[in-house]
Amino acid sequence: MAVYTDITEVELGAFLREYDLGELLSYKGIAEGTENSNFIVHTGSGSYILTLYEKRVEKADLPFFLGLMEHLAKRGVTCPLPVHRRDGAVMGELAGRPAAVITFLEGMWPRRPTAAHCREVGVALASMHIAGADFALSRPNALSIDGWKKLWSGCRERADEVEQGLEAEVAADFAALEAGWPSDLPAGVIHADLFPDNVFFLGDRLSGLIDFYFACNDAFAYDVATCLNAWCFERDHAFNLTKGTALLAGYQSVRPLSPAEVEALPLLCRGSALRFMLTRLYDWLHGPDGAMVKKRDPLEYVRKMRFHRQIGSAAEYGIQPQ
Ligand SMILES: Nc1ncnc2c1ncn2[C@@H]1O[C@H](COP(=O)(O)OP(=O)(O)O)[C@@H](O)[C@H]1O
Ligand SMILES: N[C@@H](CCOP(=O)(O)O)C(=O)O
Repeated sequence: MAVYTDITEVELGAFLREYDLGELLSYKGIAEGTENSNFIVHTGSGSYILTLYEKRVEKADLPFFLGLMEHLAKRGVTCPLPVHRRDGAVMGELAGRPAAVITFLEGMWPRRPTAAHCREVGVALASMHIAGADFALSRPNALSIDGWKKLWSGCRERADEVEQGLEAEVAADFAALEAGWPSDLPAGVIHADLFPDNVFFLGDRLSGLIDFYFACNDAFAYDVATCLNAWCFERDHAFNLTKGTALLAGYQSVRPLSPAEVEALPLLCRGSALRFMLTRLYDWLHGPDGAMVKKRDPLEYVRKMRFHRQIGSAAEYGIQPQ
């Protein structure tokens, strides 16, 4: 459960008086999530999500994240809407943290994603890429190669505590990724963390996307790579070609990948696996130790890095000729 910063009823009541949401009826910390502190809040006018932004979220980036949700929602991507305060602002401060209230989205994230879920995610990801095209703000990806290096310098010395030989393995990956990382692929606003727990379904239909707090401008195909990693591996760590095929077909039904994007996919998958391995490794070694937070396993992503190293071409992920 991710609640790093707790709040009192009195603090929350005072915070909500800046909004037109009716009286506070109840609130409770949410038993999911990793990065921020989230609460479900019931008021006289309905249910909302209150987020207190923690260490990885820069206050200066909040207008990008919250503005993006409003922009995407207007273009038909179902996602939460930031609630405006009486003074028009979409964020305030609570318990010393930047904080915002967003609308509650119905649905559940899939605990065991199927190929049908993967196809829907591919469609939604491509639709989001297109809908973000005219978003006025931009934000560089703070977790691309330079950001990975900063994380790595904070955990390199202790990497072998987690897995013998990991230090040398990751150093070799850095060298290969830096040498070949593409810089001229089609790019725009990407979600950058579209894992199953950030996609809601009602029955078999995708009902919305949440958690835009890593969103940034980067290569669209990098976002596809992140989804292949997050959605298409089984619990025994095997890549599921049926799911990969479904996700890529869903994506390409809305936005076909260019030959350069297809060619870059194995390296992008490898880079994205390294990125998530590094945030997990960093948190594994340094916290975050919230009262309620489940640490994620870096070794799951070490295995994915190893898988992608031996991939010859994107055909092995299930890409179909267009
Ligand atoms: N708009 C929303 N509607 C309904 N539930 C939400 C919404 N936003 C977040 N949640 C719930 O809170 C959990 C954590 O949210 P998330 O944004 O993923 O947190 P974090 O950024 O800390 O990882 C989600 O798994 C979901 O259960
Ligand atoms: N998806 C990341 C962790 C970020 O957590 P989220 O709850 O914001 O998706 C990972 O699995 O490492």
